Amino acid sequence: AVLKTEFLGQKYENPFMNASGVHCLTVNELDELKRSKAGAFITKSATTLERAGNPEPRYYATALGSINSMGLPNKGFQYYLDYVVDYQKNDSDGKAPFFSVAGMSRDENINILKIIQRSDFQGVTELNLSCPNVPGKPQVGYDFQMTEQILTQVFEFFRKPLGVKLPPYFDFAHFDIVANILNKFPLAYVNCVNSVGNGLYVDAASESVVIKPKNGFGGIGGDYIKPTALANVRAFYTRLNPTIKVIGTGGIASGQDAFEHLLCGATMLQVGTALYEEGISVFERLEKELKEVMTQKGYKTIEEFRGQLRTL
Ligand SMILES: C=Cc1c(C(=O)O)[nH]c(=O)[nH]c1=O
Repeated sequence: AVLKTEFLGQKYENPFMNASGVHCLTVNELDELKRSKAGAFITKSATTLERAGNPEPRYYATALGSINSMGLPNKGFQYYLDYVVDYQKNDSDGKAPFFSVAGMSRDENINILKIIQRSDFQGVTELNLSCPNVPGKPQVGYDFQMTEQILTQVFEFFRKPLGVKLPPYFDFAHFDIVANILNKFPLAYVNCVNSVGNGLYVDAASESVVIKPKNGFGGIGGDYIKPTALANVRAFYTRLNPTIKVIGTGGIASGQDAFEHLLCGATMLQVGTALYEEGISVFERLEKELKEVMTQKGYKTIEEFRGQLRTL
């Protein structure tokens, strides 16, 4: 079995990459991703200026996943733009780096995207419409009008490959409304899903929350969210123009989880909690396990089963 994946005209050894925010804050972490078995990588969502993020503790892992309220800590977008432009000049061997943008306002997003459009960056840009953890900043993806307004403004000038990172939706009406909006734009892809926003993990022993920001409310990741992630991958895969690809994110901790996302229609696969907990070696394990699942089922390539989820 081979995991070769083509995405936006680029060939990747395998579909695995990090989820933005995990193992991608610093040059050192990005270099580790670059050298790892991951097929591609994405930078931490960036704002114009450097941000310290929320007070700690702001991440906590459990047997079933994680809760985080990092608060968009990042080195500022120029730091990451310098990295990816240097990478594509010197290292990339064709692997297009992904660049994540999460401005604190519509104007900030537009300004950053205008600079990216004018820059030498030739990779893929991911507009994060779903950060749940900046106090006072609602998840844009849940404001359908705002989402349409931002994309209308962006596509007036942005001509490079652009995807959007979406929050999870939980209602067929919302799948339909959002898909109808997204189908109006020349998007390269949608990334489903960001963490399930504003969950609450309670530690019964200490009778306390486990993270400091927002009285313990934070984005949920890991095993907890795989059914929601798969539902969103499938809902958008079946509703969007086939030219708009789907990246699957949420609950990928094994080759089987990866297989399920691919079966629902995903092309690239992003790994968050499992990467945070296991470290960079998770990519080697996931590749081995996905190949095993495919071999057991008699599949040689991912194309043979991508999107072929059966119904009863
Ligand atoms: C970019 C901010 C995000 C954050 C964060 O920096 O708190 N956490 C998430 O789970 N998803 C995000 O999109």
